[in-house]
Amino acid sequence: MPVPTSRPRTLYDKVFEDHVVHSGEGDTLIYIDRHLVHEVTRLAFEGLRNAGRKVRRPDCTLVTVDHNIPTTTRKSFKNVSSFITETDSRAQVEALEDNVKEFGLTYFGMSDKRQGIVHIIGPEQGFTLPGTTVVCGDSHTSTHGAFGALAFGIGTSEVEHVLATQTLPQAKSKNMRISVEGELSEGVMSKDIVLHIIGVIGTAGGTGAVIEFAGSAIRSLSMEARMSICNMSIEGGARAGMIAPDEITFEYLKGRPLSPREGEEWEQAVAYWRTLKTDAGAKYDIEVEIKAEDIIPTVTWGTSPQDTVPITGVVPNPADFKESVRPNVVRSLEYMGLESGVPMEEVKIDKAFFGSCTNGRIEDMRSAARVILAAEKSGGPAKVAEWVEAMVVPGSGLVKQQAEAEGLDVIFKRAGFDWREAGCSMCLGMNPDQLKPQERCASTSNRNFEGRQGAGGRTHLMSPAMVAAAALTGYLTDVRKMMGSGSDKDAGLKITSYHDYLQPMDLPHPPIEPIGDKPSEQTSLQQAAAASAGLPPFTVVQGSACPWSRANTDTDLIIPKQFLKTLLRTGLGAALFWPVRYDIKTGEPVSDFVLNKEPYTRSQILVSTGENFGCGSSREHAPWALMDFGIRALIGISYGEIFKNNCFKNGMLCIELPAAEVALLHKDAEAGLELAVDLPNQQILRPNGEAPIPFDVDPFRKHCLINGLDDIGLTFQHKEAIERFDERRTQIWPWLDGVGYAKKGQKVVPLKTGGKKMEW
Ligand SMILES: CC(C)[C@H](C(=O)O)[C@@H](O)C(=O)O
Ligand code: SF4
Repeated sequence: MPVPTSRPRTLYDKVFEDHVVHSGEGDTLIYIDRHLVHEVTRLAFEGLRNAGRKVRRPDCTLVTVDHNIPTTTRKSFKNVSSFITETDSRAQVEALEDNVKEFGLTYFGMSDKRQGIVHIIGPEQGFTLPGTTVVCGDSHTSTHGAFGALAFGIGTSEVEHVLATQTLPQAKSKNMRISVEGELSEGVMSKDIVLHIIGVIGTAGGTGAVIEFAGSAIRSLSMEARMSICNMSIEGGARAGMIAPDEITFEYLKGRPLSPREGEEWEQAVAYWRTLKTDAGAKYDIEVEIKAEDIIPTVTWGTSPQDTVPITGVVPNPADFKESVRPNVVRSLEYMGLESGVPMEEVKIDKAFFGSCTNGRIEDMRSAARVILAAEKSGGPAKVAEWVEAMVVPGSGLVKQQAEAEGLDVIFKRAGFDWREAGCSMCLGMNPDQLKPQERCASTSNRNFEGRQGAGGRTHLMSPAMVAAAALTGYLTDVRKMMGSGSDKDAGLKITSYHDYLQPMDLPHPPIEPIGDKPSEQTSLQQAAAASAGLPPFTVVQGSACPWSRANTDTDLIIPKQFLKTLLRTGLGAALFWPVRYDIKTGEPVSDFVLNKEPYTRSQILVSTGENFGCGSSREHAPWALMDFGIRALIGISYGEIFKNNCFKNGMLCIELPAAEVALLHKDAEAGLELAVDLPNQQILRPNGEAPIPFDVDPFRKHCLINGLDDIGLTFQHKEAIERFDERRTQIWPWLDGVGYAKKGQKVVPLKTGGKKMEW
């Protein structure tokens, strides 16, 4: 709730503090306004069911399906059971649909034109609003911060927590501001800005912080462009990215199905939204300044989003990097099949992928179509190079519909692109859209991790216009050479308004479910233990420690996409580190991979000298796989934040130590010696009488780990505070309750099709 204070506050401070339900020992309990759900976190519903709990605010929950679905034509679509042929994907979507029915949730399924990638449909429907807290079991939830929302990715356990309580315990992050000042040069898009930023700050640059993007270059951007930037804040390691809402934001939201209704409610909402900016004099913990004119079209060369280079540059030389990261650079270049010194524009591609939650919006489509039109006009290569396969996957059914009404599909198809249905597609290839080993792809997506788009596949990240240029020439290409003068940039494009495609939304507004399975009478943490116990208690973990040195070990490497289809949380140990633990061709264990060797096959601890362990995706399957293998404690320099949180939710401990101390323990591990992590005494016991190494841990987390407490039971302690928050929210922000979305009983009018026959 708006907090009276004279202290100057940042945008993040305001949204966080306005959502505090309870603060005491441990993390602060904050209210969650908006919850998006997709099929990969469907296991959260099992937890609810087992505990006999309901979804507390179905009216604040929106479900869709995006990761597993094929993007082939839906002309013959009847239901997912007959349409999805891949068994595990089908089971995952079917299970989600059963949950949606059982728990009475609003669902955009495959026969609904509003289906699409969660991070596209939330803003599209006006579900995402300024000043709200938004979560989803997906790391790119940061996208929604473009509206001045506090939006962040969570794991499956936290999804369950939000479904049951509509709240989440959260630690306050640091405030970080990245200002991009000045004018952007011709041909530079928001994707170039964010790739440039990540190149500057690194993938761990935002760890522990919420980034506010500011400055004249950011303020000049459209909402679509702002979303692409906030989307990739997670690639910069941040908890969330935010941009203060302004007239561009309000204009984007006006008339959307779930936006506040025009009239008094709209005026009231906008008046509140205008307060959502950082106060003069508010302090940031970290400030980064970037000059817009320094940014030119940017591509990645390696296997981490920080491996960026201007398109005019060359493949880097490992010798130019500091010694500690040189082995990573060598490994990346080898994986990517690139020679140092080769100009980026001489790198030949096999595939071009256009889509994802970063760049699957209408504006992205238009910018790529402009490149094709310019090529047609100038007589340059206007067809996809004959050795390239190129696909366009709109981010949602509505983006597809609008693009078709604008004739963009015709432009793409004429150039030889494959025109698909909405979904995540080859961004991560949980569906059949994948790279083959060693295929090289120019991609508008957000992650270039090893195996991300398909085992052995090689990904170069870039803007939609750059992907179009690469598809046409068959090489990574500086799009500026293909664009001509900017004066007639919309020639040949028919721009339409989203108003032609949206329909009023008739979301149900069932009564708010009471909190907890039974009215809570518990008064103390000890009593809460009875309700919340369920995690294995963590006291002393002793055993062999696995030495690990890779920096930026991402969760795709810990457990790749094919294992996210599991219907169980257990049994993933055999797949831990699959891409490097098994031979890609034979499937046999790689004999010199650490976990395949004795004594490490029995490791209970992992010691990583590489920083940022567990970065990337929010998949809770990563800690599940480690745990199933037998690892309960991790010792390292730094971790991906969502990963660290997910470990904690599973009764695992991530210890952070200075690099020199980690190096000592790494040596012990390499020598095959045992370590013991003693949580009650906060120390790591070393072999051969070496002095123990003390470590810090948050007292509340320590208490929960030692007692095996899970958060949901603890949150039920604050039942009254949550109910009070509900009531005040209805008074202050009435547009956030489902009842405000549409008049009850209002008929859903059919979508306007822009005169075109829809494909399904
Ligand atoms: C599947 C999901 C948990 C994951 C994420 O959190 O990001 C996915 O969207 C990804 O991009 O890897
Ligand atoms: S990053 Fe890719 S896989 Fe993840 S939500 Fe976005 S489009 Fe889907």
